[in-house]
Amino acid sequence: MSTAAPGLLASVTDLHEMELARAGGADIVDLKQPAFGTLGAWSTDALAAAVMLWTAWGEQLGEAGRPALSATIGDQPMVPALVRTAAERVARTGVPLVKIGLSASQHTNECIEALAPLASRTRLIGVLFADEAPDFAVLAALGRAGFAGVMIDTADKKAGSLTEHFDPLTLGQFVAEARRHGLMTGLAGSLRLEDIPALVGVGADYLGFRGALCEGGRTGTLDPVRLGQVHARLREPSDH
Ligand SMILES: O=C[C@H](O)COP(=O)(O)O
Repeated sequence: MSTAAPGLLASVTDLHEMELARAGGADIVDLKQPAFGTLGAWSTDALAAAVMLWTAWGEQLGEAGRPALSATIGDQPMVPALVRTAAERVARTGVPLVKIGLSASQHTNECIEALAPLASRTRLIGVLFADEAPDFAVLAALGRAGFAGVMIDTADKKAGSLTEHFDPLTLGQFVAEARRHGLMTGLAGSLRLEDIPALVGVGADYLGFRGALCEGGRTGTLDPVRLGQVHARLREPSDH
């Protein structure tokens, strides 16, 4: 059975990298500051400038010709009021997809519930962390709260890549369970070029990258050549 290629999510740190990611064929341009943490956030002013650029892309290229735009809310403790405030700050700038880290904690479900009112106005993506042994039962809570999607990433970038924490079978179960709850899906976590063939077969909607796209690691600078290699590998025919 052949599988449709997943889209490419590229995390970027500034407007210049945003342009490089668009030109390099990213399907989602993801605003993130890795120097500030796993899901380090852009400042409010920088997010507003990014939304202006993304709006200009829409005028020049049309809705279908521009990538989607997402942004992270920063690494937040699992305190409902703090998570909600951070997510609302990003949503208010007009970023259409807001990515929210959901660490494994006894308060994770309360945080998800606290985001339900925002989820009715803005598309929210919950991010689970493979190195925290997440409970996939959280997928039902995300679906109930009206989230648009879910990603699985790694929190500790020194503790191994996604593929070292989960095998393709487990990731396939994650994708199937997320779909059952109406969620689009993404996989990320120190993914390298050589991880792509096995992950394409998992069937997620997106694969996310930062470190593999950069000169000097994930806090370095986006390299169009590396981006081109990842983009090409994602589109190589697969037969899984
Ligand atoms: O959302 C995707 C991430 O930015 C992935 O970052 P990473 O490839 O450095 O783990």
